[in-house]
Amino acid sequence: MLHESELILNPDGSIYHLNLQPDHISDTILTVGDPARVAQVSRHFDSLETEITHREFVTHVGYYQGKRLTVLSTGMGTDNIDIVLNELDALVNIDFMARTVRPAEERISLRIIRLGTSGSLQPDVPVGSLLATEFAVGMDSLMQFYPLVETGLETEIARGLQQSLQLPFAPYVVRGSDILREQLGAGMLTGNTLTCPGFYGPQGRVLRLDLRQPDYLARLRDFRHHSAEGEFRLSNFEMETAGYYALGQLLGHEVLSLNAILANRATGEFAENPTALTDSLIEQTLQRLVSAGV
Ligand SMILES: O=P(O)(O)O[C@H]1O[C@H](CO)[C@@H](O)[C@H]1O
Ligand SMILES: O=c1cc[nH]c(=O)[nH]1
Repeated sequence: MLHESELILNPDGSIYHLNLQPDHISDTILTVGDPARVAQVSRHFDSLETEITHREFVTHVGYYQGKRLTVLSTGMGTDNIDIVLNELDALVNIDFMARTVRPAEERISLRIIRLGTSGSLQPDVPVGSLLATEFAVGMDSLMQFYPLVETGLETEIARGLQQSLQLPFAPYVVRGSDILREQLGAGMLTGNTLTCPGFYGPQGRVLRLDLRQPDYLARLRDFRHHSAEGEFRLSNFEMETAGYYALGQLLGHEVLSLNAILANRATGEFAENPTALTDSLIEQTLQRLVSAGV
């Protein structure tokens, strides 16, 4: 039985931060960082049944071409993803009345799709492109607290990056859902995403503060790992994907991160119309969800 301090429920029975009840959750959940992007998604819905806001977590539940969808904002950073993934999982895999984890045979595997923005590291991943993440590399400390098991390849990539960047810690490397990437990422670029615990220094941006390693950005851009599976390089920066992929794997959910490339750090460009690009990502994803029967 989970104590009141561990599984925290609000007086109306909703989960502590998201303020959602189990019946607010569809099998397919679209997540965005920016609370304002929730309405940018749900304006395409045929009907809206629920709107709930608590802190940075805005949730709309509705129907798109007959399919029930939950769209939810997470805010920024993997610390928020820890809250969102644990609470979404609790909503479907914990019995709130009994305060017990449901038996394995009753557990639900959600499909969680991040529709986010991102900056490219490579000149050939241009501003305006859409990119589906295959591997995510976490530069944050979230996986210091969970027993993530990495494959041999993932461990090699993590060690190689640690060495190349002379980091005092090993990043974690984790693969997202191949099935969702095949269903939803067709026609988009595929890449490997570096999840950073910040937008400025951790992504190599210099405004007034110098970096500890002046060539950090170039080292990330030029990093390569060769294996039987081919060449690995990092394609883009953002701030959540590795947390999603690692917690998704640990909790048994299918997770895919789709990125609208707004910035190119190799060429110094930024998108002229970021909203048009996120609109395009949203519209393509919604259409594919329906056509692929996801
Ligand atoms: O646009 P979202 O989904 O928030 O994603 C990206 O944008 C934010 C930084 O501007 C970070 O959250 C990063 O991951
Ligand atoms: O460069 C970028 C653009 C969007 N989001 C990020 O985290 N980085």
